Amino acid sequence: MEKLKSIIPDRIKRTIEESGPEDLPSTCSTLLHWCLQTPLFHKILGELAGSDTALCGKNMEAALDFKRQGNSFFTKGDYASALHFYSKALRLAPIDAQDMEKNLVATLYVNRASSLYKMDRLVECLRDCNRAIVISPSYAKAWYRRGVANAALGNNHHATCDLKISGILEPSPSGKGHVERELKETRDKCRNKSSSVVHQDGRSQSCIDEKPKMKLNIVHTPTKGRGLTTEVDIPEATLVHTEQPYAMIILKRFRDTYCHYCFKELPVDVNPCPSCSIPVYCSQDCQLRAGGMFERNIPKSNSIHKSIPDELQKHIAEVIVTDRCKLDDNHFAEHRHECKGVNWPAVLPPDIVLAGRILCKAKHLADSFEHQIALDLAHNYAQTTPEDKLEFHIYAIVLLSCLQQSHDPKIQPDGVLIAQLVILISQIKVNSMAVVHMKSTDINVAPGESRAGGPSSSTLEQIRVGQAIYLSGSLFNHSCQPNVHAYFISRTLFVRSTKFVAAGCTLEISYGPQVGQWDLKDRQQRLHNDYSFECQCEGCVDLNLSDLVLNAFGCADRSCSGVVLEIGAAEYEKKRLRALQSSPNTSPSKQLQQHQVF
Ligand SMILES: C[S@@+](CC[C@H](N)C(=O)[O-])C[C@H]1O[C@@H](n2cnc3c(N)ncnc32)[C@H](O)[C@@H]1O
Repeated sequence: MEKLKSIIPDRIKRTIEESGPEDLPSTCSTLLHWCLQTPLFHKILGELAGSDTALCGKNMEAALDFKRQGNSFFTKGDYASALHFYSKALRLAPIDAQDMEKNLVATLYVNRASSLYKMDRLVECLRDCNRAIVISPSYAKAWYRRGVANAALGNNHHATCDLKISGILEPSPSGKGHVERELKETRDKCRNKSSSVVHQDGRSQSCIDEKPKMKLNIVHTPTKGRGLTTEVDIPEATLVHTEQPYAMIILKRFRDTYCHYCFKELPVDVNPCPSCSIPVYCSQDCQLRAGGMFERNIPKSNSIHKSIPDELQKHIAEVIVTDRCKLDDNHFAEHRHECKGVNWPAVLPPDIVLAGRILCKAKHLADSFEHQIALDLAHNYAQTTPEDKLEFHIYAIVLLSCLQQSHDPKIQPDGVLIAQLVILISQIKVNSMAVVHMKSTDINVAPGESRAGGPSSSTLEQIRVGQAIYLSGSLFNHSCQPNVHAYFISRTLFVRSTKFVAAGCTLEISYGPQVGQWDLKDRQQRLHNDYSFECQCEGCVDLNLSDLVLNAFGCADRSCSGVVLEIGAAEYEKKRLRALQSSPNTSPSKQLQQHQVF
């Protein structure tokens, strides 16, 4: 992309770098025209969206190779390494591939289930058995492994059903004998113990049902544009807002460790996308919600084996059906348009792939691209740096061309559509939220689990896992002295007050920098670089002691409570103080005595 940027003629670069939002249709069509006549652009497009260079697709040979490595570690008793290689193989195995007359993916799930069983990860083992059964309901080994895992968990009734089914489906006499022995053992245990069912999910569901009890109003402020308030007083620690994202994307460095849909840490039994090799999910549920190109048919349980009695057919049907989630008609599967094994979703920066998700969702909801991708969000295109303007133009053209080539030939990149996308990209820069999750670094806690009483705060670390657009959440303005705090549980945004907020006051989160943690100049610089605005919050407009203290040391005269500032900082603060004293709006309580400060 840098190479392409470097050969754009200077006159086109200049008009783009000096453009305002009103010039966009013309600057976009000029750049598009130039791109279409430039061989390097077509070469880049071929690499990003062409099927012959696709590296993100499934790969049977590589999957078989990883499977062999997994088998070799299993035989040696190194079950953790076996699990690792089976997971790698699952990511690459084509969903309908056959290996030794069996479905390769189902075989890999059963092999991984066996490793999990050996590692005493019984709940995960059960989940892998279910995945194998959904793909191949007549797979005797999957029922057998499910049976022994259920027996070990004390789910005796389920174990008996599983093993009976396995015994009927098992073709070899020695295999049948093996299953019979296991079944007898389970029956004996059943006689001695009462049965209890361990839930197969096995992962605690976070309590995210709390709903805010107040309505937020949009108000227009003179210095910050739109903002949010309420008509009631808000006590400290009150939930003021919750919201699901319009679109969301995982950051590249967390692709192998966090679920690409719900952003939770991945369990050991990861679920890969059935149709390409990039996304991995924590569960079947998340994988189905994110969506791939592949649509699975639900197998009919009574088509499996004629001699299976009715009560076992019912058991099979239950196993197959509990594995699927219900999606409502309006649900947008955000990975679907990216799932062709082509390279662009893996290679382009996350905010550009996020723009693609927004674009496709807008089309999904409105069934047309035109005039629909304009979200009602602030953008600062006019204040954007010249380099960013050029970059937004190039990425908008590249993204639309990739979508046209790999997803929908009906998409016609033209000046107007590209201009909308440029604005959307600059809206993402200004409005997207960094999705931060807390990670326990306590080595005794397995991923996705928490210790009784929760890990101590000293072992918690903030991880920026993804980026998301929340349509209402993006109306919260920034303050370096915020009164509300935003946090995330899975995909849901929660906003909670951090102090008492009187009715009518604007609710403001911190976009990052805060008084007391960052010095004034650094805060302003950061906000300017990341969001292209000059901060007008109270913490920046009024003088506050902690800004001074961060850059100061105590006066040598013990009787003086003042502080000494480095000369540059002192001049800067003096200027601010003079501006403040001449401003009629300054609250007297905020004015500091000059002799005290300097
Ligand atoms: C996420 S949006 C917030 C909603 C926005 N005010 C609107 O009208 O849609 C971020 C933009 O709001 C404005 N903004 C937010 N906080 C601000 C602040 N403390 N000082 C100045 N402008 C601010 C800036 O234009 C910034 O780019």
